[in-house]
Amino acid sequence: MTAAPTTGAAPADGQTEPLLRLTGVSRRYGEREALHPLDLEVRPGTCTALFGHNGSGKSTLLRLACGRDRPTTGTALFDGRPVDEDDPQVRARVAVAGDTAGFYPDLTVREHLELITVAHGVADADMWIDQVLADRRLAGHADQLPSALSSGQTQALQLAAALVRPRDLLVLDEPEQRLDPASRTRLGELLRGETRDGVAVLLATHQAELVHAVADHVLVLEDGKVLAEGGPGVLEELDGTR
Ligand SMILES: Nc1ncnc2c1ncn2[C@@H]1O[C@H](COP(=O)(O)OP(=O)(O)OP(=O)(O)O)[C@@H](O)[C@H]1O
Repeated sequence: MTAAPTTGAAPADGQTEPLLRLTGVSRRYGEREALHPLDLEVRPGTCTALFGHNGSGKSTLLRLACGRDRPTTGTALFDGRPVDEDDPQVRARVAVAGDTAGFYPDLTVREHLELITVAHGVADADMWIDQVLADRRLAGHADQLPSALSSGQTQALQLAAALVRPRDLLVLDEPEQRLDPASRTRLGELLRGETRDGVAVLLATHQAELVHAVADHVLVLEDGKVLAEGGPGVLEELDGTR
């Protein structure tokens, strides 16, 4: 179950205009071309996966997609406007999970989620918080500080923080990391629920199984370039050629 509704700003119809449109975006760090120019579109109700080895450019692309970083060339648009994480529209409609942002050391798990629901004006917040805590197997840890969580529970809290608020675009960086097999299965179910509810999902992952479970479209990156793209089957096609 999705723990909070979409903002209602984007229609839940896969045939609609892309919510996220990256055109010719690249990112250079000094002399290093971390990402060569590429195009990417993500529509409401669909999931796009970025797949590739360590250092292939997945996180770089995610940072451009959620407006946390600016492209060296090209344009990154969210609902037709340059994507910037400080834009109130982007703050309200783009949820990012699995980033490096830390938690407040003196706020409990529940207090973190309460803070987010207040910031986003979520109605019936207590109900949604209880729901997301139960879904992410965190109910027994609601009154603990982040320092008392295991790495898998910390990952679950990052996801919970993105799911307890409204969202039209959900961006996830390797959400399968540190999850046990049962939690990974639930993650797949959760992401399918997100797209059914009309959320546009963009994720980076190392797990082919997750790609097959949730992705409509895959971008395989290698050394900052698009090696292949298409449906999930592109992973096996690539395996056959390597
Ligand atoms: N802030 C930065 N300054 C300099 N180089 C960077 C910076 N961020 C990333 N890079 C470089 O850009 C390349 C792509 O990194 P990126 O983090 O996007 O890869 P990734 O595919 O997400 O890797 P991983 O699977 O290990 O998370 C790497 O070579 C990395 O060293």
